[in-house]
Amino acid sequence: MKITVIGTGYVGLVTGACLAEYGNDVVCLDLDSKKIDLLKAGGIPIYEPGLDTIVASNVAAGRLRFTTDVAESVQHGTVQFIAVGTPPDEDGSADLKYVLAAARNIGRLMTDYKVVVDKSTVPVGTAEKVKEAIAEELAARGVKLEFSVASNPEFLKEGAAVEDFMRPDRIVIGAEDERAIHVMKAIYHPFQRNHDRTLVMDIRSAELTKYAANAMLATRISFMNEIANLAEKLGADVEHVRRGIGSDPRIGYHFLYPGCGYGGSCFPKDVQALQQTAVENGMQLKVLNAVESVNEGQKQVLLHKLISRFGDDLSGKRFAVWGLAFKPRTDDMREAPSLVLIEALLAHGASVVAFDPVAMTEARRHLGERITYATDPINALEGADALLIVTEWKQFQVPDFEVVKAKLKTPLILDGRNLYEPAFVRQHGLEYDAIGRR
Ligand SMILES: NC(=O)C1=CN([C@@H]2O[C@H](COP(=O)(O)OP(=O)(O)OC[C@H]3O[C@@H](n4cnc5c(N)ncnc54)[C@H](O)[C@@H]3O)[C@@H](O)[C@H]2O)C=CC1
Ligand SMILES: O=C(O)[C@H]1O[C@H](OP(=O)(O)OP(=O)(O)OC[C@H]2O[C@@H](n3ccc(=O)[nH]c3=O)[C@H](O)[C@@H]2O)[C@H](O)[C@@H](O)[C@@H]1O
Repeated sequence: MKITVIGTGYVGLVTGACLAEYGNDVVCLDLDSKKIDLLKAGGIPIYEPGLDTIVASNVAAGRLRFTTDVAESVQHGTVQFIAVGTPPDEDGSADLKYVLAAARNIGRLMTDYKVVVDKSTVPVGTAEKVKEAIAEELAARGVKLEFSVASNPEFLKEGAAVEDFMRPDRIVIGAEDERAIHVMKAIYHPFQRNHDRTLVMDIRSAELTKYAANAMLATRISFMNEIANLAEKLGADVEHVRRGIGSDPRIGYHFLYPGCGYGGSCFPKDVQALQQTAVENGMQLKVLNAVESVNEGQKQVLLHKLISRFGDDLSGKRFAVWGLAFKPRTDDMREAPSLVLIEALLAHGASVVAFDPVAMTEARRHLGERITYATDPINALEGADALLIVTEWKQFQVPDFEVVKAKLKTPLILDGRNLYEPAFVRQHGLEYDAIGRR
C-alpha cells in the first residue's frame, strides 16, 4: 500500500520503518530539513534500539523514502498518517497547530481519495477538527474529493519502540466508515497473525482510550511513589510490598516501580491535557490532580534526602549523577527528572558530574556546560560527596562497590531507581538510601 507518514519523530519514524518492513511503499515527510538530510544520508536523528537497522534495510529495498516536499508526500500515500508533535499549550491542553497544519496541507494538495489517520495523541474531538480543516481547504479550491478520517493512537514505549510497534498489545482503530476500517485492518493485518488484536471503535472513544491508558499508567506510578514514601516512614520495605501486591493478577507487576518521578514527552503532558479536557467540560479529574502533584513532589525526593544529610547549603559539594535520560534505552531528555534534580543541586550551590550512556549530547542542549560530563560512570565518582542514581541503565546495575567506595569522597549512594539490595551495598561500607527501602 502507498503510505505517507507525516512527522519523523519517535512515532513517525518507527511507524514508517515498520510499515515499510511489511512491504508497504512509505514516504516520510518532515518539515525539519536537518532531520530529513540526516535520514537521507543514512543517519538516525534519535537513539532507539533496532531503528537504524530497520530503516537502513527498508531504504535499501526502496520501500522507505524521506522528503521535505509536502506536495510529493500528499500525492504519494492513499493513507496519510499524521504523527507530528502535540506539545502542551500554556494551559496544559494539547496544542494542535502541527496536526491541523498537516491536515490543511493534505486538503490543499490532494487529488484523490485519502484516509487521513491521526496517530498523534490528540484530545477527543480532534478528528472532527481535522475533517473540517481538510474540507475547508477543498472548498477553498472548489473541488469535491472524498476522504476518511480515522484515529489510530500509538502505544509504543521509547527504548522499545520498534519491538512494541511490531508486536502490539492492541491496535485501536477509531473509524466511522467501512472504507477506512477496511484499509486500516489491511495495514495492520501482518502485525497480528496469531491473534486479532484490533479494536475497532468510534473515533471519540479511540481518542480517549489513548489518554486513559497513559493516565492509568501514571496513576500506578504515583500511587507506588506515595506507598514508597509511606513505607519509609513506617520502616517497611516497598520492594516487598511491590512484590506482595503485584502477585495479585488483578494488580500485576508492570508499572509498579517507585522512583524519583515519571518523565518523558508523554505522561506529564498527557495527564495535563486530560485534566484540561475535563475542565473544559466542567469536570475536575481529582485522581489525576493528585497523580500530577505527587509526581512533582517525587522529583524532589533525592534532593530532600541530600538536604537532610548535608543541610540546605550544598555549596562546595560535588555530586555524581548516573543517568540523565527520562528512562533507559533512550536519549530523550524531555521532562527528565534528572533536569529537575540537577537544576536544584546547582541552585543550592553544588556542582554536578553526570554520566549517561547515550543522552549526554541531548542533555547538553538543556544544561549546557553548567555541569561536567564524565566519560564513564566510574570517572564521574572521583571526589564526589554522593552518587545519585536517576536512570536505571543496565550498565549501572552491578557496579564494583569497592571501586565506587574508593572513588567517592563520602561513601553515600542515593538511589532514585531502587537498583540494589540495600544489605549488599552496605556490606561494602557504603551508606545506601533508596526510595521506600529499609
Ligand atoms: N514519543 C513517544 O514515545 C510517543 C509519542 N506519542 C505521540 O505521538 C506524537 C508524536 O510524538 P513524537 O514522535 O515523540 O514527536 P517528535 O517531536 O519526536 O516528532 C514530531 C515531528 O513532527 C515534525 N512536524 C511537525 N509539524 C509537521 C508538519 N506539518 N509536517 C511534517 N512534519 C511535521 C517535527 O519536525 C518533528 O520531527 C505526539 O502526539 C505524542 O504524544 C504517542 C505514543 C508514543
Ligand atoms: O504515549 C506515549 O508517549 C507513551 O508513553 C509511555 O511510554 P514512555 O514515556 O516512552 O516510557 P515509559 O516506559 O512509560 O516510562 C515513562 C516514565 O515512567 C517512569 N516509570 C515507569 C514505570 C514504573 O514502574 N515506574 C516509573 O517511574 C519511567 O522512569 C519514565 O520516566 C507509555 O508507556 C506508552 O505506552 C505510550 O505510548
